Amino acid sequence: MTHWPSIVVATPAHSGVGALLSYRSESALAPGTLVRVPLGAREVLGIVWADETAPPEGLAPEQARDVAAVLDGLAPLNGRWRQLVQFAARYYQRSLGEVALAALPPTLRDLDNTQLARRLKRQAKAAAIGAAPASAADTAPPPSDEQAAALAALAGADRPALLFGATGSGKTEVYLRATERALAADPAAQVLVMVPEINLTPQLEARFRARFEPRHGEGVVVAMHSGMTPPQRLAAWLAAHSGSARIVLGTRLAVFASLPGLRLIVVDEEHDPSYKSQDGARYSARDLAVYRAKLESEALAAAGPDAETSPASAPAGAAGCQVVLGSATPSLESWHAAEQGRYLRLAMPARIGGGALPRLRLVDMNHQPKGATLAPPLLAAMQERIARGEQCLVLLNRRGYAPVLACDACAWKSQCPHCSAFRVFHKLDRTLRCHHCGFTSRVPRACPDCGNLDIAPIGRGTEQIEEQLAGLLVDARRPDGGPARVARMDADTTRLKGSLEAQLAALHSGEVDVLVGTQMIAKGHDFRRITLVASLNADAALFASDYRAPERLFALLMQAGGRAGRDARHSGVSEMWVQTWHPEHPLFAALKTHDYPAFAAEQLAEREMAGMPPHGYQALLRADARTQAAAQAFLNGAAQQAAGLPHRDDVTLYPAVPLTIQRVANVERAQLLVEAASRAALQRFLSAWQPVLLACRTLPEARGLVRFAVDVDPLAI
Ligand SMILES: Nc1ncnc2c1ncn2[C@@H]1O[C@H](COP(=O)(O)OP(=O)(O)OP(=O)(O)O)[C@@H](O)[C@H]1O
Ligand SMILES: [Zn+2]
Repeated sequence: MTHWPSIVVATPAHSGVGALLSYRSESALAPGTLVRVPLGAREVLGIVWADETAPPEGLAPEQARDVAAVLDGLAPLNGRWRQLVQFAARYYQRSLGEVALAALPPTLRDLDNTQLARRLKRQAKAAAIGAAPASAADTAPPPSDEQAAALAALAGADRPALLFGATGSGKTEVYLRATERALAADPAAQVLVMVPEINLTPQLEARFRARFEPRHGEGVVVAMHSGMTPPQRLAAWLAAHSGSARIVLGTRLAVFASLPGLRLIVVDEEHDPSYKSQDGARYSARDLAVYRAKLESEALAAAGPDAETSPASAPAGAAGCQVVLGSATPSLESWHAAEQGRYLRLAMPARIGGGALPRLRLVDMNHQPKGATLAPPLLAAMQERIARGEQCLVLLNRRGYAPVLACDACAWKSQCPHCSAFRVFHKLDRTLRCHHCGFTSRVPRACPDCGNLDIAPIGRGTEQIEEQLAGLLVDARRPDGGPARVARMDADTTRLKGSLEAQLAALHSGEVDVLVGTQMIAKGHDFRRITLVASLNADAALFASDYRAPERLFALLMQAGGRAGRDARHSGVSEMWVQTWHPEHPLFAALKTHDYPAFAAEQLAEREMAGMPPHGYQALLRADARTQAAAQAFLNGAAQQAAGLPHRDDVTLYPAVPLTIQRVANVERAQLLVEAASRAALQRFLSAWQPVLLACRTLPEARGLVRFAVDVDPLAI
């Protein structure tokens, strides 16, 4: 009998081609089966979405093309996975084909059956070797009382859990034990652990391997992030899909991993903005994790009484798939959900070993010598630490040597010719680099406009602070009499493979005394000998127009401070120094007492008054065009043509505005804000608006439009 499967193929975001195409097949194909199908002149990877026994209306049987091949070495992607990508596509206003195919490892798209069979064989062989237990076992410490209480509460949780644990309270140990419990409960169970950034994976991966490889064999943990080579990513994906990997550690893209036995999802540092994708489908991996756990739980509940424990006796959550969001500074969205009881809050306020959180020292820059980068008392405090063999962390959110290079004699500045931004001066290789478009050139010897030889850096970046500190600390001595060592860690120093690991190792071993870096150094790391953390230029965020700026700054400073005094023996002397021109700012009052709940309450009250998230719902329509006028014409046209659409009255559309950095790589950018009082209302309107947006691309006044995108639940407006 002939079948007419509808198949999802990769379609560009707004191509107008439906994502589902009908093909012909002589055999039945289960939904989720991976196939290769002809598309135009090419042959592409597709996913069977539904099997039909009759051709769809309007398709003449002779027009239909045959499925070219079935990748029958792979089990079909299950229904929950398909529901997840379908939901993500709908919610974030993208095509199903784009989201579904982007969720698969890139290499898989290009493999034919023979190549795939070869990979699978290699994989099976590796798994067989890997089954031998690894040797380096770690011994799980007995859980602290708080950890034990959190784990007990989690066992019975019937809702997403918010693990609100102070920095150094041992959240990772809770994740490890919850994972252990999930794996023990079911021989097919799998666990997904997400971290915001690649640089957090090595340490976490080491801990998970040490804990689980001795018992479960070498292939039990796999990593999934964009820093892996395509073959590594494919191997990890296949291991997860086949069930041979029981634990997947990854960044946001791992939320789409195929995990047929998924029973637990951990989202570590859940407040981190990196969980929100900033291009393509602008999904929030944290929000999708919560949704995914719900889907999995519903499917398990529907599967019914074949579960080992009877639903009546087991706590509601235990038989489902749990999700744990962990942070010392939760996102206001998650905090609000916990306040409302939609999430279960598990609090771990104390640090392991009973150590104190670092004391806040605000340095009023109004009272410091003019032009000082580092206030003298801060420098003295650092020297003291070095002499005692302790380490310091210096945080500055700007890489490079100086953000701008300028001529003294004329108005020349290191403007990027392609962007409305300055090129950053990098001293090490004497380049001017645009951090937006990548445009790089040699530093000119003289001013390109007037020939003046005096061109000077304005402002400071990490490279300069590293240089200055090395000079300022030239007389500082370590306990062994040796000179103090200053190092830097940012996106520039960690670009090469292995360099990040090497730099972290140098810090852990005590080789480095002072580490200068961007926010990269503030997150998640378990440094043991740091007793002083300094933030040099936090002020910009205090008065930023972005309403989320205070939330982000508070989190960053709490997290950065959290790197200090993690060893209870030093915690009594640990300090967080913040240089500011506005020491009276209320944000610092909450920071001083480490009072996240107070800060959150105040912020949530402000947001409620303003109808801002989580007390309101937003989406952005963004447009890139050759001219700013075309970008805005498209946006405003789309707004006008929304008149009369169903649900139009449930949303507020604001006029189009240019982005703060208006031009990047010669493309003009603008956006239009959409607000609604409920998520459902926003979603209903966006769905109705989608066809209008497609039509508005051809407005005569929008000629020059390059692309548009909808950003649902945007992080910055
Ligand atoms: N029950 C325990 N007994 C002894 N040591 C523990 C225990 N639990 C955790 N630790 C240790 O405490 C330290 C801090 O734990 P961890 O890194 O998990 O903190 P965290 O809550 O994730 O902090 P952050 O949010 O700052 O990343 C680690 O060195 C860890 O090995
Ligand atoms: Zn540029």
